[in-house]
Amino acid sequence: MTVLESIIEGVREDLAAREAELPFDVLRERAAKVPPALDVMSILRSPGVGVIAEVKRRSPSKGALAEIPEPAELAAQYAAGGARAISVLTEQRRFGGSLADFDAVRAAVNVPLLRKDFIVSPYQVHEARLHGADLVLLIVAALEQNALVSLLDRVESLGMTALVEVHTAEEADRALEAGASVIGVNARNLHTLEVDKDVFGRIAPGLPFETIKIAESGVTGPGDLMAYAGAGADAVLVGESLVTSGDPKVAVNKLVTAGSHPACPRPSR
Ligand SMILES: O=C(O)c1ccccc1NCC(=O)[C@H](O)[C@H](O)COP(=O)(O)O
Repeated sequence: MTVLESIIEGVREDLAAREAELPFDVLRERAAKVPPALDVMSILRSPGVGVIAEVKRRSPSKGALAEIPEPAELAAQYAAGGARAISVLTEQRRFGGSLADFDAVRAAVNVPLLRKDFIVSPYQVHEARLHGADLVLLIVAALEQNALVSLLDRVESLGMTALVEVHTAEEADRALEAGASVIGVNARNLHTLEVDKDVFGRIAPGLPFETIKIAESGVTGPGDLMAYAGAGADAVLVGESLVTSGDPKVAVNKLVTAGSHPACPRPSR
């Protein structure tokens, strides 16, 4: 079993427990009453290369990264540093995240929020909306094509935006066939955990011009952001280097400053 398969096995078990507590029809009714999601596409298209800052306690590849006793405070620092959006890991077993973290962050900031999890069921999409998500991650490697298409439709029908994650050219083709408007190219192979920062540069140039392109993983500073920008990134998604920086506001702001510098390459739309 690969790392991804083992994560998903745990996700399905936890999901079954939540469904037993809160039936799907009740969840859907409640989610329908939540204020609408933000217009993430416009926000991601704004000038400069954006930074999506992640609330990440630990990971299968690195183990414990940061305690993060107050995710709301971390998110407020990210927003003050100029993060264009915030990603909150809600998977508990391997990443130490939770929907409680998501709620705390939602209450603290007004920037778009990404529910970063291993989404395999419509239940999790409505759950994301109930908790105020604007963006939902869909990982192509974790989904059959029919499931990808139907989850993407579900995300959009609830007024949210899907960030569709790929790691290979074949997965990118599947994402486009499914109708993805925002594609994240993850430098991390979720089966082996190997990080290859050149993957973005191999895949992004083949994506349509109008597709929003996000470079995920491995950003350690402005140099990485500039390299991803040169290969066509509209935004970078950063976790580890921010949560371990000691000053997340300053760390985000250094990236944001690099991403808005006139010398930073960016596709004009
Ligand atoms: O981070 C991991 O080890 C990991 C392992 C298995 C599946 C997903 C994993 N990470 C999710 C992410 O994609 C990253 O949290 C995100 O791109 C930020 O990456 P980084 O800046 O390298 O922390």
